[in-house]
Amino acid sequence: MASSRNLSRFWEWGRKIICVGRNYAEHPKELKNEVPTEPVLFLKSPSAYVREGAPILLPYYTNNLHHEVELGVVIGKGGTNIPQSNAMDHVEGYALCLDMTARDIQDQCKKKGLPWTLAKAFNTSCPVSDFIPKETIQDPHNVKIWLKVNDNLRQEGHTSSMIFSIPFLISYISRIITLEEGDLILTGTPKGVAAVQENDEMVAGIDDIISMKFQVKKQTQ
Ligand SMILES: O=C([O-])CC(=O)C(=O)O
Ligand SMILES: [Mg+2]
Repeated sequence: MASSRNLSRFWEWGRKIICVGRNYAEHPKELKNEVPTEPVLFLKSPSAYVREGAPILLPYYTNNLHHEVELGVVIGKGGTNIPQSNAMDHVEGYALCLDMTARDIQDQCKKKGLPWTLAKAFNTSCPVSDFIPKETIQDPHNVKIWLKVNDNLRQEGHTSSMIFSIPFLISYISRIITLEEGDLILTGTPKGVAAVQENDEMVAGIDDIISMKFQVKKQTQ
């Protein structure tokens, strides 16, 4: 569905980043978390966006920054209580995303029953690729997402393994949080998450449709 404004630079709109956790069964298993029966949701701040050419900054309070490669869905037409049957009409396109996660902080938050904000929503925690128009990906549940660190393959997953489909997620989320033009939904990561260090180089892609490269840098105070 065509939007009234150009979404090709959706990250400049300052809209919501809604993240789905544990959406590939193998990932909660590797972290010894339960495989969910309902989507796990959390948010990132729009200041989490970072684009190729700028570094991903290691937050000063973590010793275990993890990469999570994910397919992002860019919302073109907003809505509340969107039925699954026409959920895909609300999609403008896609983006490859990383859900950078301070895993040590997330573990502490889980133990204390605290929210994940420090672990998930810090500045530069959401690197994004160029916008991918909807027509470029015929079936978003039939692509491979992958990530290499310093040329070593760390993550490779097929979106057919998602527990909750994109139409289901759009419908589910929109009953809780109204979706707006320019919002981004991160659909969860496959297995293989692991730590990155200062100066590591990450290259990630969706099949051979798109790829992006980011370097990790220490935050300078
Ligand atoms: O941090 C986690 O384990 C949850 C998450 O974001 C994911 O599964 O993509
Ligand atoms: Mg994630």
